[in-house]
Amino acid sequence: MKVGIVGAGMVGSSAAFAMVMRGGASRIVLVDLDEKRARAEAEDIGHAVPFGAAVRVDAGGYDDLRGCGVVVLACGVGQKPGETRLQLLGRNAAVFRSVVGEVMRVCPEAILLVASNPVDIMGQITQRLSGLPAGRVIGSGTILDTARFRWLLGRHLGIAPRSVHGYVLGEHGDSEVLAWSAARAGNVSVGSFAAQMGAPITDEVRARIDTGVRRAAYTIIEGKGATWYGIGAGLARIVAAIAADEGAVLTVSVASEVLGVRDVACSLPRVVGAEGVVAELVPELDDSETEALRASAEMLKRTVEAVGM
Ligand SMILES: NC(=O)C1=CN([C@@H]2O[C@H](COP(=O)(O)OP(=O)(O)OC[C@H]3O[C@@H](n4cnc5c(N)ncnc54)[C@H](O)[C@@H]3O)[C@@H](O)[C@H]2O)C=CC1
Ligand SMILES: CC(=O)C(=O)O
Repeated sequence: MKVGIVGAGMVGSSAAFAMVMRGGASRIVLVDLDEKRARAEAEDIGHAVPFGAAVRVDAGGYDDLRGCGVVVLACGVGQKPGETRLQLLGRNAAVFRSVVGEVMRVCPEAILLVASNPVDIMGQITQRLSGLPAGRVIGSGTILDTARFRWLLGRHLGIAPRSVHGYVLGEHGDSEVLAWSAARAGNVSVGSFAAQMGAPITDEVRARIDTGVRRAAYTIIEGKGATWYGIGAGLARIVAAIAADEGAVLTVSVASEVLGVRDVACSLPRVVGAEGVVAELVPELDDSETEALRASAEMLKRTVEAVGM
């Protein structure tokens, strides 16, 4: 599958690198306002191809995106230290107003995979600008937060993060919801497994993991200016699920009805395959998680309505 990436900055180029290392794409085309940057990234990433999958990596313009099965949108600006994702909305919405039309002109059949922040709202704006059905405009949503949750739980429990089944739902941002009540180690509740291992999930452990997930971007941005490896791997995971028509369950963001909030984009566990998102799972949550998810969806709905697109 040919994959386009608009925005060859840290996120876009990390996604391309991750696709080269894990497979899933047969061609990758990097497009950026800064053409010199796109060419340099394509060349640098191309040098990893002998160690990875058989992929051709090029830089190009919008016309070179013709035939793409997926186009990743990672263009625009990122957070400065202390800034929230929502504060990027005006600047990135302006970028997307020009970019989405260009992408649709050359590849109206592509699935659009949005990474730019605030990703839930940028995904919904992209859906409205493109006129595509909801399931074909996928925001990376909480795929990264879910990875952070699984990683931290895996470290606490002493097991591989891949054996931790836990999800982060709602906004990719400050109002996100860690679904503790449904989290499993293998097929055992994490609370029960943690007790068996002599590493109980105390209030202190729970608060530390919650902060570790919810504040990860702020901490990393404070330390190195931006985050890119985790999301690059997450985007490559979504692309692989589409390319292989996997039917993988991933927490991604598409516009749907969430707990009675209509036409809102936020993350739930959803089934991803060749046609994009084809189904969603209704999570089993306790009362406080349900209320937090509804509040997150309502906040996103108010914000997207205020944009007026
Ligand atoms: N969804 C997620 O989990 C995550 C999302 N992000 C978001 O991804 C976005 C990109 O972040 P970085 O790659 O770190 O930023 P960056 O500044 O390294 O790269 C952005 C690129 O977009 C390009 N660009 C800007 N306007 C453009 C236009 N009109 N057309 C084409 N290219 C254009 C710039 O030239 C630049 O190369 C940010 O909004 C950031 O907040 C970052 C990390 C995680
Ligand atoms: C920047 C961002 O959205 C993240 O690392 O979660």
